[in-house]
Amino acid sequence: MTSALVADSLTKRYGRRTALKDCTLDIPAGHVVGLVGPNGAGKSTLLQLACGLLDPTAGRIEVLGTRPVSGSPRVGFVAQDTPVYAGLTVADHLRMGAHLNPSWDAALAEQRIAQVGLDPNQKAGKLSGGQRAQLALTVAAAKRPNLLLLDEPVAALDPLARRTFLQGLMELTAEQGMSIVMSSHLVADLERVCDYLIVLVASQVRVAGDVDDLLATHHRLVGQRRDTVDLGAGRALVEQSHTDVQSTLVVRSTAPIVDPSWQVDQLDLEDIVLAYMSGAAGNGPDRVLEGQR
Ligand SMILES: Nc1ncnc2c1ncn2[C@@H]1O[C@H](COP(=O)(O)OP(=O)(O)OP(=O)(O)O)[C@@H](O)[C@H]1O
Repeated sequence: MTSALVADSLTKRYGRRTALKDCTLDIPAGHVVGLVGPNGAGKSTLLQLACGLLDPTAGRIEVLGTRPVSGSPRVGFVAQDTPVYAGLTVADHLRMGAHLNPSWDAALAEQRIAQVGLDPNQKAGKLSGGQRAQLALTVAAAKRPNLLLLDEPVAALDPLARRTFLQGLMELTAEQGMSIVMSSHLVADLERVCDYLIVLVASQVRVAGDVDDLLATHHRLVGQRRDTVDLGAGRALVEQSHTDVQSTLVVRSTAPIVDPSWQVDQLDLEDIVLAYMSGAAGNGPDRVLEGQR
C-alpha cells in the first residue's frame, strides 16, 4: 500500500533557523496520526511541507507517492489560524468548496454544518474562533481528500465539540480510508483517536510508530537509586530521574524486562510523550547509564 507520507533526511531552514533537521518517516496510509512536540518543535513546518506550501531545504518528502503540490485535491490542509473568508457566509464557503473541488461531498458538508450548529447565513468574520475552526474543518473534510493535514484542529473547540469532531475523524478513516495527520498539544485527545504517533522535539523526530507498538515497548522502571545501570542490548533509555534513594527510568525494549531489582510498569501514551519531551531536554543527572553508551 502507498505510504501516506514519506520523509527522507528532510530538513527545513528559515534563513539560519533550522525548523526541521534530518527527519526520516514512513507513515502507512489509513491511519489517524498524532503529531506532538513542544512549541517550536517543527510540527507546523512538517505539515506545510507535506501540503506543498513550503519546499524542503534538503532531503525529500512525498505524500501519497508523489512530491507535494499546493492545492492538490488529494490533500486537505487546515492551518493553525483556520483561515476563512470574513466577508463570505457559511453557505458561500460551501458553494465555493463545491465549485473548486470535483470530489466535493455536499451531503457531508451540510450535515456537519447542521451538526455543529452553524447558521448558513452567518458571515464567517462574525463567527467565534471555535466556529471558524469548525467551518474550515468542514470545508477540508468535504473535499474528500486522501490525506487530511490538520494543524492543531481542536485547540479552539469546546470539550463537547472536540469529542464530536474527533469521532468524526475516526469515521472518515474507517469509512473512507482517509489518512489523517494532526498536530495537537492535547495528548489525551490523541490517545483516544490516533493509532500512530510522531513525537517531534527540537526539529527532530524522537519517536514514530504504531500506538499499540509504542505502548507495548515502553516501560517505567522504578528501583533503588543507582548511578550506573546496564540496560542490556536492544534497550534504549528514554528518560531518567533520580532522588536520593530512588531511580526512575523510562526504557524502550521489545523484549519484556524481567529484573526483580526493578518494579516495571506500563506507560500510557501521555507518559511516553512526556518522557521523550523531557528526556530530550536533558533533565537527567550527569551520570551516564550503561544502556546509553
Ligand atoms: N516563517 C518563519 N520564519 C522564520 N522562522 C520560522 C518561521 N516559521 C517557523 N519558524 C521557526 O521554525 C521553528 C519551528 O516552528 P513551527 O511553527 O514549525 O513549530 P511548531 O512545532 O508548529 O510550534 P507550535 O507548537 O508553537 O505551533 C521555530 O523555531 C520557529 O520560530
